[in-house]
Amino acid sequence: MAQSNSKQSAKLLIVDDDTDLLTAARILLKKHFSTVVTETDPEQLPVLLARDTFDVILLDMNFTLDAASGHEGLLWLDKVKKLSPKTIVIMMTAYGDTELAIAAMKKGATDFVLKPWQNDKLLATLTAAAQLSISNQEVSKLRSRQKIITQQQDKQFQDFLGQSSAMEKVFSSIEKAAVTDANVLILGESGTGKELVARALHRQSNRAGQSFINVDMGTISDNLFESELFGHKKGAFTDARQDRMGRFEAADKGSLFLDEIGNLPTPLQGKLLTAIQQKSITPVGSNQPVQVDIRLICATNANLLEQVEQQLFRQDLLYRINTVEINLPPLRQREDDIFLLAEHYLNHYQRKYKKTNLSLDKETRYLFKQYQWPGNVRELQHAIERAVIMSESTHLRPEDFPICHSTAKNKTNFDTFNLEQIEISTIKASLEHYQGNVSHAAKALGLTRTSLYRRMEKYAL
Ligand SMILES: Nc1ncnc2c1ncn2[C@@H]1O[C@H](COP(=O)(O)OP(=O)(O)OP(=O)(O)O)[C@@H](O)[C@H]1O
Repeated sequence: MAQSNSKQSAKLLIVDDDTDLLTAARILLKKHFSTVVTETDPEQLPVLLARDTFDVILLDMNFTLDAASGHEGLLWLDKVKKLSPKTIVIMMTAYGDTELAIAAMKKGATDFVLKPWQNDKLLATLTAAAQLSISNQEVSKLRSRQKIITQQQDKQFQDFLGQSSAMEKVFSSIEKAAVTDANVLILGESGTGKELVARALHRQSNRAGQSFINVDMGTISDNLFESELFGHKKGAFTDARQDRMGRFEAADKGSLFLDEIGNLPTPLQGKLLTAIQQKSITPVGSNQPVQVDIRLICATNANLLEQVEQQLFRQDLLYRINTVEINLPPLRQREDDIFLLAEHYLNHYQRKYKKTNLSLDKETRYLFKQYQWPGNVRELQHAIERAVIMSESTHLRPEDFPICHSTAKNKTNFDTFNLEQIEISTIKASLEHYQGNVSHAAKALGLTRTSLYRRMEKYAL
């Protein structure tokens, strides 16, 4: 091996009772690694490991006590793995006993070298070991960073509020279902909190320490579904420039949340069913199935039974995903929650926008009870945020909530109990209010632009 000018930044410890060997090793290795420590007495290992963290330990198998059996080396290997599980251990043996080397690898050694060693071989083995140690450290750093990010992300989902009897039922279903591995189907209109239920199920499950992977099926284009869910191999299709892991594999050991499951195209429904039944997936362009262990949570605002009748959704798939069903009622049917949530968001946005003493006026309260909230909690949240920003008074008046207000004034919504009519008039009112600006109207209604467009198309608005 050519000698490099820059030393690899790694801490090596060499333990052997032969002082000549230690001197030779130190002279050779100091040119290549930033720190090289040598020790003749293995009894010192606990002290050295308590004081320092080594990337690699080069450990002799045969200390004088029991020179040829290698057992003493195995005992010290055990000790090192207990005291410093992440340190890479390379064993040295003068006897070339492969069985012993295999026993050492089984006990956690990464590799072994034969004595007397060839300098090139020893350097290659130790360089690979040091690199392995560094990448292991990077992986564990990334894992802890990921854990922190997930915890922070999760925080915003932990305020899952409700005092209505309907929500109490939901909380109790979550508690019962979470600890099982049963597949859960969450039903409810847009903005009712389906994602919050999915996250709560994961948080309260035995998989809580693993990943929660969220796939919004409403935003994936038809030709990308399969690769998105199952991954693909390089070259599987024109844009597949490298192997890509799908969401199923990313969720391995954790929970996979498929939002808007009703949007899954029929041919893929069969593939999803197979994946659930066989607990394995096959990436696009591969013929090697990959085992996956996931807890499946699905959600939809569509009527899947109707879709089954119209042969748009496979009945066998529905029965697979709905072992437990959780129904989230719309906000208009949870009067008790409207004010709880309104106060919650009022406090939240007052803090955010540095305002104080804001409250809902009596008429506004009346309006909130009458209004149908087609965009549910998301709509209420946006309405309050907007009012907190725009209002010039501390008493928030109906005029501070233009959509609810203009819908009420048009009287269109209260003349009917037909939900479609209510939805149509609310959409019309918001589009009118924002002079046809779909993005603004969608935000105010608590819908995505795509779902607003879908509704406009449906009602020919
Ligand atoms: N009970 C609740 N307590 C607190 N916040 C809630 C509650 N329900 C919904 N929200 C908030 O409302 C917004 C919409 O919730 P979420 O995304 O879970 O709804 P969804 O039913 O999944 O909507 P969609 O069908 O459009 O995906 C989020 O900001 C969420 O934090």
